Amino acid sequence: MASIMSARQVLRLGNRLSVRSYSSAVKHEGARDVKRLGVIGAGQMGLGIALVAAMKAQVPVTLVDSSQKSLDKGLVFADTLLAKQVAKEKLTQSQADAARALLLPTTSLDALHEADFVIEAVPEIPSLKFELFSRLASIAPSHAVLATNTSSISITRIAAATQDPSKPLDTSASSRVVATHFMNPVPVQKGVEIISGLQTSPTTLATAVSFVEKMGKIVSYSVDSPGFLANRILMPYINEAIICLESGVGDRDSIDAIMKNGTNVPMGPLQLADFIGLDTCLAIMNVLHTETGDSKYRPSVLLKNYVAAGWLGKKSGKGFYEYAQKK
Ligand SMILES: NC(=O)c1ccc[n+]([C@@H]2O[C@H](COP(=O)([O-])OP(=O)(O)OC[C@H]3O[C@@H](n4cnc5c(N)ncnc54)[C@H](O)[C@@H]3O)[C@@H](O)[C@H]2O)c1
Repeated sequence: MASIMSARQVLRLGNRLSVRSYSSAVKHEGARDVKRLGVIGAGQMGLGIALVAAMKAQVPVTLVDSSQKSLDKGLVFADTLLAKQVAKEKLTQSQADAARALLLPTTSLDALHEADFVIEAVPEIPSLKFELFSRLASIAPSHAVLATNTSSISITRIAAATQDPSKPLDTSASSRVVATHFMNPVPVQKGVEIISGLQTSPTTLATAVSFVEKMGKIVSYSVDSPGFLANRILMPYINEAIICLESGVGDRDSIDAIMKNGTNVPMGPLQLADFIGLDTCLAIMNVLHTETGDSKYRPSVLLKNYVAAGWLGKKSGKGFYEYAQKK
């Protein structure tokens, strides 16, 4: 109880709280059991989240995508990944079959009416997320946690989108909104950022922390500030690498090689940008730039042009590198 009281105080303090006190305040007390997960968006993040939840937390996952093609592509990827886990003896065939059977694909958002916890992973477009959360508030059960995997958009604003404008003091839906920001690729990266909006309740926060940990992840906390921690640090690094390329400070291979070989990271910033998706990188830089008004976050012109050309990185077959597309 004491830690929940602390969590409440912490939540009331909003952005004035210290990250350390936030972190120590949340110890799962009051967390609700999650028996069924819903994931919206079967792209690289949503599919990874759904698969890890099925493998580790072993709950049924309703996987919603507006595109049947994305669902089909995602499930082929899930089959490939599970087969690799079996080949490496990290899973038995029956464990892999059990995880696969827990994934329930659909194009209908209404299928989320039974979910205890929903994680949204659609593209990083504010209006798209606001509209989805407004619909989710009436589709998901009244106890369901409504989580977003946004990389940069304000959780307070996403939560506000669930509110009926004629009842501004009714926080029954907005108090259930939180961010669970998984890292890419989800089956590999252990870190997850948890971010509360001003409206997020202690129960919502505790349930999110508890469920993410059941998925085998390690939680970090950030306040609701543009880009949170991960992308406030990572995206200016990637953007600066693209500015170095556009202004001729170095070529692609030199930029990636010096960072890879000089800082012991698995890939250089341009290759990493391709893996994240250049549209996602641009969307995050736009949020950082617009929300802070600080020119240090100005997106590179070359990044904008690549996105305008449809060169989005690995997912489109071309970015700073070229990729063979799977049929
Ligand atoms: N790519 C990364 O490295 C990364 C890392 C952390 C967080 N994120 C965040 O995760 C979210 C998803 O990113 P992604 O890289 O998986 O994108 P993606 O483009 O790979 O996938 C998005 C999916 O959402 C689907 N979709 C679009 N509109 C929809 C709707 N209205 N309803 C249901 N489905 C819809 C698309 O068909 C697609 O399958 C974004 O908010 C992004 O910022 C991305």
